[in-house]
Amino acid sequence: MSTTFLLIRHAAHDRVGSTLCGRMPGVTLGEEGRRQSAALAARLEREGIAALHTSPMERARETAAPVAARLGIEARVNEGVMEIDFGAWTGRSFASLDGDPDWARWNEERATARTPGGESMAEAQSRALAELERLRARHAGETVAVVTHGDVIKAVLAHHLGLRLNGIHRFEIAPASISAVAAWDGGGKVMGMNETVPA
Ligand SMILES: O=C(O)[C@@H](CO)OP(=O)(O)O
Repeated sequence: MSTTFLLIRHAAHDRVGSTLCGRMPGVTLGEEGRRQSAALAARLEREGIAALHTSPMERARETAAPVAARLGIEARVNEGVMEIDFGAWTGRSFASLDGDPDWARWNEERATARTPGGESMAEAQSRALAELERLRARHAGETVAVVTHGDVIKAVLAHHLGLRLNGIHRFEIAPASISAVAAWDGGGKVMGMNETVPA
């Protein structure tokens, strides 16, 4: 029996695309993000969601909150789907990272590059997949929504697509988008990617 995971990237905040926020505290949704999370809640109402998990970061918890309220379920904070630990890059602007050879390598060779003092993409991928596997064991035949981060979703999708992590730039995962994976004992498949809901 399979479990359906709806992988939701947190809604927009004012620093999307300009700052590598990572695990820095205090990154909260802007007005657009709040509109997106309300639209997401309405969209997800008809999915029969049995459980809702969210990354501990504020932007994810604020995206999950209206979904939890609308569905009448609890949003469970889950460290396993936490943002990647970007180490010393946390909070840096993308402009300031331009020209850093380690940053270039991170973008070109994601399968093997490391963040300075943080996680590798492969470590983040293993962590997220292990957490989804734990949730799968608890939710056979059910749908579980997980609010998390762009690269975490890309890592999970890359695994199920059989794509090396170097290939994660070949698809987009937008803020407030929904991607779906059906997972079963020993396998899984991607059911949908980057669905956005008009806000
Ligand atoms: O900065 C980004 O592009 C991603 C990386 O995971 O983070 P977030 O989805 O939290 O914006």
